[in-house]
Amino acid sequence: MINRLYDTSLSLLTDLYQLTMAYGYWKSGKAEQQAVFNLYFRKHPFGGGFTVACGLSSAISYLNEYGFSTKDIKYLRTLTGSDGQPLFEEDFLEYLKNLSFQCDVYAVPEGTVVFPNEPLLRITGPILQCQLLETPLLNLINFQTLIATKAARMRLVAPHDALLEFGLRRAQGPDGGMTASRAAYIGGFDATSNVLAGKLYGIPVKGTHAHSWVMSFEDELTAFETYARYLPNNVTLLVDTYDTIKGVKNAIVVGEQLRARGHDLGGIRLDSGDLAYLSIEARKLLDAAGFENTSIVASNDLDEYIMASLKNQGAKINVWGVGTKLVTAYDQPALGGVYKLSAFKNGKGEWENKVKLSEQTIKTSTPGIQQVRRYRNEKGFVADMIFDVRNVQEPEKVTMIDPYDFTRHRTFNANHAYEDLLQPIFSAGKQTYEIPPIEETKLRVQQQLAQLHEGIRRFVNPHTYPVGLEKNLFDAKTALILKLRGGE
Ligand SMILES: Nc1ncnc2c1ncn2[C@@H]1O[C@H](COP(=O)(O)OP(=O)(O)OP(=O)(O)O)[C@@H](O)[C@H]1O
Ligand SMILES: O=P(O)(O)OC[C@H]1O[C@H](OP(=O)(O)OP(=O)(O)O)[C@H](O)[C@@H]1O
Ligand SMILES: O=C(O)c1cccnc1
Repeated sequence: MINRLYDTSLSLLTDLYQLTMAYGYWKSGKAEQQAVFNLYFRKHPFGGGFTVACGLSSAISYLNEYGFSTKDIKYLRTLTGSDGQPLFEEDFLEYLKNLSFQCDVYAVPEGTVVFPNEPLLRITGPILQCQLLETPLLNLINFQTLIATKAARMRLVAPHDALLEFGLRRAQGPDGGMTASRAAYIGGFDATSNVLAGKLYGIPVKGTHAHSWVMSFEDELTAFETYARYLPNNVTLLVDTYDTIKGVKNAIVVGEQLRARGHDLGGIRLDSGDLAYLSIEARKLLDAAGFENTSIVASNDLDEYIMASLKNQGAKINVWGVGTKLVTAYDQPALGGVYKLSAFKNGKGEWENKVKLSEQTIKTSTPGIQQVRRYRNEKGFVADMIFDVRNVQEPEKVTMIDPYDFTRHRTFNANHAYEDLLQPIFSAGKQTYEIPPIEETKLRVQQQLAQLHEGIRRFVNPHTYPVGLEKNLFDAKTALILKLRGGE
């Protein structure tokens, strides 16, 4: 999709500093040295207790097409340093031109619930390649994960209603609109108004009509009648252009005409005013006229909090049209995902663990070649344990430590059921993973959310789901921090 929009390869969709570092790695002979990077976030968005991973499919498409075109190289040749001389020497550009993606990638499947500090994606390969991919991978995964999470929150509020995504007009440009439509669908929406997303992603498309339709006629009734005449099987009438209650009555008149012709009134839409009061009144009028099955759609700057409030007020809304606050993730417009080096092979071919120190414990990265083990019981997910695949205790007795409070331990034994979340996606640059159909991913989100304790799903002061470090990894991390701090 993006390729067609920009008509170019997307390998330059990265920050300049990735390329200058790549050049440095190449000049210093390190370009091909193996590195491990992890993509993770540190804090759930929207003050919530869970996050829904999304964007892997886009990352896979991106990586499959990775490589620098002649035009990319030509452009890079024009970049200059402060002396006006080319930034990159020709041999480096030649190296880039011949570069083919060679990394191993592991990732959690889209639609998985994930928690702070767990790798959503782990990439191993020549450091030059891993480095160049930092920005695009974050770009692809941060946004879609954010929107899928926002959508999942709205689904939690209205588990039995229809959710329509109406955001394209307010989205952050074409790609923001497209990826938001896809992520919203995965997160729990039923359909989108975005027709291109329908075409490209196989998402159901749905819609009503705008105020302009009503305003273009002499009166509202004529507008409704005309719409119903030409689209008798797609009639949801927007009733608030002039007077909502009168609008509902006009919709009922048209509903009766539709019935006389063997059709029905699908719905009415409320787009302003007190949506609780108006939906209750509209429901009464519709029911009294025998239109019990006619839907009441509401739209107007909705978000999960207004939806919850409307539900509490007894609103009779069964279809929610949500745009701006969903596709822009209005109250938190970015997920703070990061991408950090966690291991590097030295000149002798041995892995060395790496951490980034920070004054804030939460920002000190975790070393190693990480995997995430999710323990569950009959009630659902119990805890996640990050471990190093090279050095993990036997499942008979595994101790996990809270990285922020080493006095807090948990022990698991062979009776504990678990699953390792990171799946192989690419092996030596070749895709080994089959992307599931979007419907499967969408279902996965709901199945995963159902495994979470209610307290983790709630919006206000949610519980913190336990995520710990396997003891060997905790010890390795602690030792490395002490060594770096002590200069030993
Ligand atoms: N009963 C309600 N409880 C809580 N929030 C509501 C209720 N009814 C509507 N809202 C929300 O309150 C906001 C009202 O928006 P606004 O002040 O722009 O009024 P409006 O009715 O949309 O007016 P306009 O005619 O300009 O569209 C919207 O976000 C809407 O979803
Ligand atoms: O409110 P959102 O969640 O973004 O949902 C989409 C909105 O887009 C449409 O109107 P538009 O906002 O273009 O015009 P309006 O504000 O005058 O209704 C529609 O009527 C919704 O209100
Ligand atoms: O179909 C609708 O009602 C619709 C579509 C986009 C934005 N607002 C409403």
